[in-house]
Amino acid sequence: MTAEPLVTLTDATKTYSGRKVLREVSLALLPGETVVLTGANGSGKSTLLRALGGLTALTSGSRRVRQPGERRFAVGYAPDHLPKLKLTAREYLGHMAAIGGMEAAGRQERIERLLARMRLPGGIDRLRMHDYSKGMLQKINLLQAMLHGPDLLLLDEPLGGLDREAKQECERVLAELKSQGTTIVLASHEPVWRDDIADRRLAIAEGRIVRDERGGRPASDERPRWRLVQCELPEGAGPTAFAEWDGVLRTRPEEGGRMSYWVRSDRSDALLTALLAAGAAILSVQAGEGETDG
Ligand SMILES: Nc1ncnc2c1ncn2[C@@H]1O[C@H](COP(=O)(O)OP(=O)(O)OP(=O)(O)O)[C@@H](O)[C@H]1O
Repeated sequence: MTAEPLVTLTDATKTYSGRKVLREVSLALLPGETVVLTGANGSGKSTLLRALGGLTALTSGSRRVRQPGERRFAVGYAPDHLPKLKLTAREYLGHMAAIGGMEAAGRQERIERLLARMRLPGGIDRLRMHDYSKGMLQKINLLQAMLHGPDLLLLDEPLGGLDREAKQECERVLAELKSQGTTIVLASHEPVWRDDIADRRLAIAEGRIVRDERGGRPASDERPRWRLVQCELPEGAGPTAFAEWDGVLRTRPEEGGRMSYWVRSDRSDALLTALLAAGAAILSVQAGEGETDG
């Protein structure tokens, strides 16, 4: 039996100034899995992390989380860099623990334990965060995200700026959190994560998930999702027009020079754009899944 997903995005789309940076992403995170998300600069990794965490409002689509009983669903998020604040690390982590809802009693002890693990140089209390090196800031960034024991831990380029020892320590801490059942998504330019940490590997390009694998196999046995586009082709276009278009699953000529196209959901925007550019009139678009011969 498949576990109920912890977080589910359905057709999640995010638009900035009319430009789609996440395009109809549907993704279900299973509890306890560690997902490595890779993609080029600007492909949408950070936006997808924030969408999973509910940290950005979706333009369309939905996000659903499985509530952990009575407790509030807790998200830990380490952005790709921390602002250089005028606080010491202990002051900052104390604030973050309070914001994360940690009980005052255990706060300081946990902060000290995590600080010791990350092997920060001595005398960190003499410096404020705006004087920290990049690596020191990144360690604090990771600590603030995991401090309150989140259900979902989102890390954006977590190894950026860390030296070799700190990278290994970070991997050890993540392996420990994973063994405790934390669901982790980490965005990284490089798919360098150890296989014993990465259960699932996602690749994103231009706001779409283009690969989703667990143990080297497709992660989802979901039925294929498609859209049925009905249109009137311009004069002179034959019934084979766009039949070979990338993502078109099936075509059917209809009465009166009309055409029906079944196209994979992730390619439907591109097909619509191309049809319009060719002078077609779009009559309707419907969503569906599974076989296209119904
Ligand atoms: N707040 C914002 N306002 C406008 N555009 C944004 C905003 N946030 C992200 N974008 C744009 O969305 C696209 C995706 O950005 P995102 O940061 O998600 O990519 P990324 O894959 O994490 O990139 P990188 O690897 O460079 O960190 C980019 O073109 C970016 O310019």
